[in-house]
Amino acid sequence: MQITVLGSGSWGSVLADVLARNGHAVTIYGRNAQEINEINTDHTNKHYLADLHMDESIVGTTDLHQAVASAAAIFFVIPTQAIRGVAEKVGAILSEEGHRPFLISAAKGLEEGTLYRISQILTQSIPAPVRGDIIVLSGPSHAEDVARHDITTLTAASTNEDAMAWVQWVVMNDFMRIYTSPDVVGVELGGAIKNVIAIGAGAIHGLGYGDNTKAALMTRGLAEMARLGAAFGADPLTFSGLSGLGDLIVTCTSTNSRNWRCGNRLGQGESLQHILNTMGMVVEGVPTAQAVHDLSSQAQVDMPICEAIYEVLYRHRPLQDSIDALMGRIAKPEIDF
Ligand SMILES: NC(=O)C1=CN([C@@H]2O[C@H](COP(=O)(O)OP(=O)(O)OC[C@H]3O[C@@H](n4cnc5c(N)ncnc54)[C@H](O)[C@@H]3O)[C@@H](O)[C@H]2O)C=CC1
Ligand SMILES: O=C(CO)COP(=O)(O)O
Repeated sequence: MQITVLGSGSWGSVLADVLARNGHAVTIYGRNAQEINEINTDHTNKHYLADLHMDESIVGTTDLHQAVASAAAIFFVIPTQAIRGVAEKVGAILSEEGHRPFLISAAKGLEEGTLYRISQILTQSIPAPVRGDIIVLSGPSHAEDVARHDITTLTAASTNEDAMAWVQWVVMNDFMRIYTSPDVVGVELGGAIKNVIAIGAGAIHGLGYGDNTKAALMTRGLAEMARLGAAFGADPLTFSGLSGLGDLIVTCTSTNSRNWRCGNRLGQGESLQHILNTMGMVVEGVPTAQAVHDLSSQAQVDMPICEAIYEVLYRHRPLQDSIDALMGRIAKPEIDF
């Protein structure tokens, strides 16, 4: 099975490695020639994953046409804000070649401005005759842990059962277990919003708050995710699954999380701009905080924690002031759908 992974960063490199070790012919596409050269010659990608030795059968390329022209499946593993641009080029190449691969989104976020989920971006950018089934792959899966074959579980969501079964077939092995879900909206919203909450989890840690506060933030953050999801037709139970609660746990509690680390540094007093300039990897929760702010305002869904994080990131509101305001809100029942 010829599989292409678009994105040669942390997650793209590890997914490519898993797929290659599962016996598939894998091409990885990246925009950085030096990185691709390192993958082809040394079978490493040290900027992102110091200890990963990638399967030597993986072919790296900076040529998008070469990468997608004969792929039976294309994994999108680039930052959300870059997906539309790449997907439009992929759509043009597939139209030229006239074939229709599976399209898998392994990224997590919402597009700023349009507020679209990634499956929506792919639907809009790739013409119907060459658009294979879209599958969303999401769940608790830090690249660093998958790289050392830590046991990892993910959810594959699609409206097509055969497409989900196909993803199970290509990704599953003795350390990767894939469950399926028909709830594409819920799986995508969970994966996107948990990154915003994880910035908050890092921030309270950086400020010196303890485990009670972290549990409060995660649990009430989960309620916000489910509330927004329900407004867009998602099953609230999806948020108790791997792509919701599962990913929220891993992202809010692991120092591997770039979102958590961004929040932690904010809590310690660094400026957002400096953090983003020096992270060297994507922090998806930052643009997604803006999108969640816009989406929840439009849908009139109350998301006070996400809103507080948005105000810290985009309105320069001091963190402590935001926390005090959250704690000063009117008393409420816990279940408030
Ligand atoms: N790192 C992780 O543990 C996981 C990441 N994800 C998601 O996967 C997506 C990608 O994240 P990472 O690989 O971690 O990011 P990263 O920051 O490690 O790497 C991003 C890669 O995308 C490339 N890129 C950016 N714009 C591009 C463009 N226009 N064309 C081609 N390549 C482009 C960069 O050069 C870089 O190679 C994000 O949405 C993230 O939330 C999902 C699960 C786990
Ligand atoms: O989605 C992830 C783990 O499941 C990665 O989270 P970060 O982008 O915060 O590192």
